[in-house]
Amino acid sequence: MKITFIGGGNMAKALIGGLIKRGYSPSKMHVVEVSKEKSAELHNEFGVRATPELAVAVAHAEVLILAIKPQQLQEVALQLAPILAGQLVISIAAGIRTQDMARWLGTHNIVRCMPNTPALIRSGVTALYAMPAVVPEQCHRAESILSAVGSTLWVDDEEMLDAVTAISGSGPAYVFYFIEAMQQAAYELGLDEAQARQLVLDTFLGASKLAESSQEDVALLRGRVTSKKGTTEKALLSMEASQVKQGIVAAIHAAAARSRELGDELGKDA
Ligand SMILES: NC(=O)C1=CN([C@@H]2O[C@H](COP(=O)(O)OP(=O)(O)OC[C@H]3O[C@@H](n4cnc5c(N)ncnc54)[C@H](O)[C@@H]3O)[C@@H](O)[C@H]2O)C=CC1
Ligand SMILES: O=C(O)[C@@H]1CCC=N1
Repeated sequence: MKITFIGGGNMAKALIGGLIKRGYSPSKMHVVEVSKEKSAELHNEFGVRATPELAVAVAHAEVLILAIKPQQLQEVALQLAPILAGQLVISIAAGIRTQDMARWLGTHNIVRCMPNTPALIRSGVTALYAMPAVVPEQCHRAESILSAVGSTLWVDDEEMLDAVTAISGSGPAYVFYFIEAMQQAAYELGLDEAQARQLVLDTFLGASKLAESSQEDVALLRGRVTSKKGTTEKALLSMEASQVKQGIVAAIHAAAARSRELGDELGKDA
C-alpha cells in the first residue's frame, strides 16, 4: 500500500518512524512537505521521498494522510480536491470534522483519527472514525496503518474524537509534565540526573504495567501504596490540598473544548 503524508512534522515523523520499525518500506511512503529543511531531515532520517509538490505524490498514493496543522487543512484540501483519484483520505488533524473536509475535498472517502506521538516507538494509541460512505475494506486499510504503530479503537460518534484528542492525543504531554515535576523534585532532594531518570521513568513504566495487568481499580492499587500515617499519605494529602486531580480534570475538559472550538472556527468556509 502506497501512502502519501501531507505535512511532515512531528506527528507524521512519529507515524513514519513507527511504520518503518514495523517493517514498512520507506520506498512506499511519500511526504509532501513545504519546508526544505524538514524534507531533508525526513529523507536523511527515514529514507522517504519528501517534496513540496502535491500532484505527483498524490497520483502515486493509494492512501493520503493529512498531517498538517488544523489551520492549514482547508487550504490543502481545496488544492487536493481536483487531483484526488479515489484515494482513501485519513486526517489526523485535531478538531476538523469530516463533513467539512468532505465539502472541501469533494469526497466522502474519509477516515478521521487521533493518534499520539508514542507511535514513533510503536506504543501509540489511535481512535478512528469513518464517514458512513467508507467501505469496510478502506476502514480495514486505515486500521492496518494505525495498528502498525500501536493499539486502535473505533468510535461510532465523531464527537468522541474531541474527548479522545483531550485524553490520548494530548495525553503524552500531561505524562511528560508529571515526569518533569517528579524529576525536579528528585534533583531538589539530591539525586543526580541519571538516578532521577531511572527512578522516575521506571516508576511510571512499572505503575502503568501494574495497572494494565491488574483487574483491580487503580484507586485500590493506589491504596496499597498508601500506608496509614506514612509518606504516600502525606504526599497525597498535599496533592488534595493543591487540588491536583481537579486541575488535571479541568485541563482535559479545556483540551476537549479547544478541539470542538477548532472544528467550529476552522470548519467554516473561508
Ligand atoms: N503532535 C501531536 O502530538 C499530534 C498532532 N496531531 C495532529 O497532527 C497534525 C500535525 O501536527 P504536528 O505534526 O504536531 O505539526 P507540525 O507543525 O510539526 O507539522 C506540520 C507540518 O506541515 C508542514 N506544512 C505546512 N503547510 C503545508 C502544506 N501546504 N503542504 C505540505 N506541508 C505543509 C509544515 O512545514 C510542518 O512540517 C495536526 O493537525 C495535529 O492536530 C494529532 C495527534 C497528535
Ligand atoms: O496540541 C494539539 O493540538 C495536537 C492534537 C493532539 C496533540 N497535539
